[in-house]
Amino acid sequence: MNALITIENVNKSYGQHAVLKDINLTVQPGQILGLVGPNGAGKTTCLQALLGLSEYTGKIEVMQHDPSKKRHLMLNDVAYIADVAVLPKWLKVSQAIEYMADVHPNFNREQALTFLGKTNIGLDKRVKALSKGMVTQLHLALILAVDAKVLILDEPTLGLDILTRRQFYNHLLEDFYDESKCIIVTTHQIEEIENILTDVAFIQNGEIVLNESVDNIRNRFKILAVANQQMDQAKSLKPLFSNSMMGITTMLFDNADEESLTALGNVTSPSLADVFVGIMSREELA
Ligand SMILES: Nc1ncnc2c1ncn2[C@@H]1O[C@H](COP(=O)(O)OP(=O)(O)OP(=O)(O)O)[C@@H](O)[C@H]1O
Repeated sequence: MNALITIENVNKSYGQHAVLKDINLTVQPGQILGLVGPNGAGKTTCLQALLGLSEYTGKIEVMQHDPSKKRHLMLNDVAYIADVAVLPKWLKVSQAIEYMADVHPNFNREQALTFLGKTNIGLDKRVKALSKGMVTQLHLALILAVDAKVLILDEPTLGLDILTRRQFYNHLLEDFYDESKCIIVTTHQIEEIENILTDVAFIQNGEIVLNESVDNIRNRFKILAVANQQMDQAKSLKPLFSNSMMGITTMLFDNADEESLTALGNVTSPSLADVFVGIMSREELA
């Protein structure tokens, strides 16, 4: 099966500042990859390189096209939402839909109208009369109605309330996604997308520090709640991260022997947010 996205040895610097360091990622049809990292880690820069919007060294292919040279061809099959949704203030919602129908061969007007029908956004409203969250919803309705093989979402739910965020991810799975497509999504609210992701790449200071399927992560990482008297033994198993709160210490382990852990306390599977915090904080323990 051909990957829809291939990123090989991609580097990018702003002056002396290396912001992408030897990035390697592939995304296959059916994958929903969460690109997760702290502020300034390089997520947007990476997505911009993918979209041919920023220069880089190394190799990127999106649907077999080099985005830095064949951007126009690539964009037939790619839809994306930037973290700053900009739509002209004077535009009416109905005009935005007609515009998309005119410029994008794969735009499905009915789908956009159905999505908007679930919101409070009237077709005769101008963008300037919409709230920030409503502008984001309009933007999402327009982009998700494009039948694209590759969908790139940079903080798509920024500024949306929790009900609308849930509605967006449901819409994404029910009306957009199928096994022939792939999605890359960045968000700081990892707990909200944990259940829809198939894969995760954690990025820290421009480097991919973990790239795994969500299933593998669930097998690989464990949380141990450890009693005080077992603490030294637990520490000798080299946890990635340890946290004490109200007399209970929890430790995150990577690839530790489950039997040894079970002998020391209660073992559970961590959430992606737990693994993220553990991996991002591991240098502090070293
Ligand atoms: N045009 C630019 N000129 C110089 N440095 C830049 C530029 N754009 C981004 N950077 C730097 O590149 C690094 C990565 O930025 P980027 O926007 O990719 O991070 P991010 O992971 O998307 O962060 P956030 O979660 O805060 O949106 C940061 O250190 C940022 O300061």
